[in-house]
Amino acid sequence: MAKKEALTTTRMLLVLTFLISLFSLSMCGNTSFSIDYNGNTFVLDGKPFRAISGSLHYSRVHPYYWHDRLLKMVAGGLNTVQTYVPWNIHEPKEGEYNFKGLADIELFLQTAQEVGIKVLLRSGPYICGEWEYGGLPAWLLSIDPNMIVRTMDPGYIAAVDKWFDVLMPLLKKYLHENGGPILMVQIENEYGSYFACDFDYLRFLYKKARGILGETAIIYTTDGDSRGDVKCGSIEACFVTIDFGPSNNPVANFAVQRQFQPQGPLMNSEFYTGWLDHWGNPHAHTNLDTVCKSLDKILALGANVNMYMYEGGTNFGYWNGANAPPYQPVPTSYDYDAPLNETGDITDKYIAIRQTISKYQKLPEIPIPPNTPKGKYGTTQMNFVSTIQDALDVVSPDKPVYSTYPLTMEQIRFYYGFILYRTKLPRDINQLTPLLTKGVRDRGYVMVDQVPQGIFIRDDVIQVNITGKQGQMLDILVENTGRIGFATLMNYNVKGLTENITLDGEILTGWNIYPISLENINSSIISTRQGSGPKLNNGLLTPSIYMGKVPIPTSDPEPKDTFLDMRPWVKGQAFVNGFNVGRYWPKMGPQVTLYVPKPALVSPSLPNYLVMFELENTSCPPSQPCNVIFTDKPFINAIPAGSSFSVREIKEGYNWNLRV
Ligand SMILES: CCCCNC(=S)N1C[C@H](O)[C@@H](O)[C@@H](O)[C@H]1CO
Repeated sequence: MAKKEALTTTRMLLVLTFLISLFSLSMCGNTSFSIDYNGNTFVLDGKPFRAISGSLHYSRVHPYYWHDRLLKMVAGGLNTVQTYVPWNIHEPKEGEYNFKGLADIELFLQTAQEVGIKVLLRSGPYICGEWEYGGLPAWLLSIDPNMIVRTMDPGYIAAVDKWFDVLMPLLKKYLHENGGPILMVQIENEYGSYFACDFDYLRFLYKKARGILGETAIIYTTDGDSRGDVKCGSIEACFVTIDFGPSNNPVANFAVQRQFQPQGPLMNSEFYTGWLDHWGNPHAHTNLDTVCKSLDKILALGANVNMYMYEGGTNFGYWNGANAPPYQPVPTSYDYDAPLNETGDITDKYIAIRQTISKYQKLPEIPIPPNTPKGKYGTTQMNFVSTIQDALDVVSPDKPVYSTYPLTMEQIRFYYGFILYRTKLPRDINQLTPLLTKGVRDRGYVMVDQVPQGIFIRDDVIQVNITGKQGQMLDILVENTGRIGFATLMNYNVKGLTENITLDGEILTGWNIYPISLENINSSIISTRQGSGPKLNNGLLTPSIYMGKVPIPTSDPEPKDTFLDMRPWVKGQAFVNGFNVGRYWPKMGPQVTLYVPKPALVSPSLPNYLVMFELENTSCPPSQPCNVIFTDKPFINAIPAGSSFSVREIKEGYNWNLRV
């Protein structure tokens, strides 16, 4: 309760501060942000302004830490933060809006105002960013699974029109000219990299935004630094910016911007300080000197620059996106090898970039805020609670959807995480017999009467051989591991079973479909289970729910950030006190530990529950699953050993499947 009251008080103080600043600024009436095309500079309240900015996505950092991170950005020499608006976190179901917690954009803007950092607001509707479906809400696919998003497709544009009617009036309140921190608003994102090149769509977005934001707000676009990209990504009415990573000759990069923006400030909207990860690939790394040398050249040109990312943060819950082809989901950690690491700690790159900036901009005389303390809480004994089937009354309390043939997630209007498809075996299968489908999006765990048979894998494994008796339950638990958020394959994003399942060539019919809401699991489930325990077959355990407690010493005054190291568990989803900390897959790598932010934990005098939904194997006897560890250091750069999907240890010398 105390924390909630503290947040409310903070929130009230922030609103009060914002209103006072609004009043005082409106009294003097000289708040303006504009472009001086002759002087090739931005102008803030009558003075030349050069944005030295960093990307931080509010939906990837717990709101408890927004103030800390924004203050670190100011201390790092930045005057601006750039952030994306993920439409899907704000409108998870059509017409239902969410502006709380990770989606509390107003609190974020008020915090920026209070810290004194300006905002470059990237309004979407599409944002890319390795975020689920590039920020688009999955319910668009319930309207029309064949919808071509990011075009004047009627279903898409009607939804965008309604969303902008909600978002743009909110943004208007926070424009600098109205006393807020927002300097300018970006529409769409790298549209020129998309195949459609639909100028009517860009004009629609511009007209919609202009109509609500007013005549003076600066509306801009961002595209890759090639003529082809900017040609299809920009329109006359918008200020054109480009993005490029470390480069030896930024003059050449900016020459592309000049082809479309002959006058006005030079601006690199995404200067890559690092890069994204995919499960199964090594953690990205960009050399610190390379970043600083290139940043130095950009600043020496007097250009505006936004560092992407300045802090990457975390894809909590099911919010990670994916790229394709081939289909590659991104991990829970969005560390990005950024100046502030995933948990907001200062890195050598932060110090070096700050030093580079100091050559061009006086650093503020404020101390660099300290890193947050980390809890090394040690071992937690995990206890089996229930197989997913024996917990359906909790995780899927409504009647299943019945259908002759399998339906997609979008067809039953359930969009994220897991869905279970169940039918009965039509006859005895005494020999291993092929179960076939190419329509699993993205991983399908096959069981007969809860006995694991194998795993369908999108674009990889389309056959699982099974045995069983007539009438036994054939279950396929499908995991949506994240929708593609970039390029043409964005239009191949329906999830669940998208095609029929055949058994020895015969189409199986008569399916009961269960949407799975793991968020429904709480400590009360422990006492209500009679389940018979998971079954072990082919090295796989029945996907099951396990529970343990975060062993924070009751003597500790309060909890700390910590990292869950669940090795040698294989793959699943973790929740702390109901907070979905994200997907884990240490066997795949490069991410091994999961970041558990302090605000997900409660006072050590109360139990802190860890719930794990393990899909493959706890690597210990089913009756006594392996324990897990809460450590004080992240481990997100294990080197996967390629197609063997196992992880070789590096640095820490920690063997992934042995307990130290
Ligand atoms: C592998 C394809 C990556 C596509 N994304 C690209 S080019 N990027 C540009 C994009 O604007 C940004 O949101 C991020 O998605 C960034 C990569 O981190």
